[in-house]
Amino acid sequence: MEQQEPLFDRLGGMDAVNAAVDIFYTKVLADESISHFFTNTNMKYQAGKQKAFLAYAFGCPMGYTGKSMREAHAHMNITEDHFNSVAEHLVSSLEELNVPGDMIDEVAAIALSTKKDIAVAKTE
Ligand code: HEM
Repeated sequence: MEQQEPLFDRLGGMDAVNAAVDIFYTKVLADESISHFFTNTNMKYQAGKQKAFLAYAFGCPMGYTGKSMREAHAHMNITEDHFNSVAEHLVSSLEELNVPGDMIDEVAAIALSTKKDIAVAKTE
């Protein structure tokens, strides 16, 4: 079978990540069910964090040096509902950028694979 380029490259590399960051982050902060998680987030570093977030979700091949997903989201009481809302904002951001559906499916699969480490609390 023909070897495919990594998803990160097929999506458009860092340019695609940067475009998606703006849309994704605006959606997350506008969503009152999850925006409170980011109230104490240092805005100066947020762009870098969001890029790391999306590069990670895109299966970025360059070494990720941030915290593990379990460590980064520990003690936040993120529920499965919170997680699903973030995942939906990620998908709809990519849709707005006209990313093809099969690639969005790949991104969603990578995002979902982190759920067990991120969403640890029960939805009320
Ligand atoms: C696909 C799912 C997710 C991925 C790939 C992801 C990725 C990341 C990454 C890479 C970081 C930075 C880690 C570091 O500091 O080195 C981070 C931090 C963070 N994430 Fe997530 N995340 C996901 C889901 C969520 C969800 C569902 C929430 C809450 C609703 C959330 C809230 C946060 C917060 C509040 C921070 C810390 C920001 C700060 O330092 O102030 N994340 N995430």
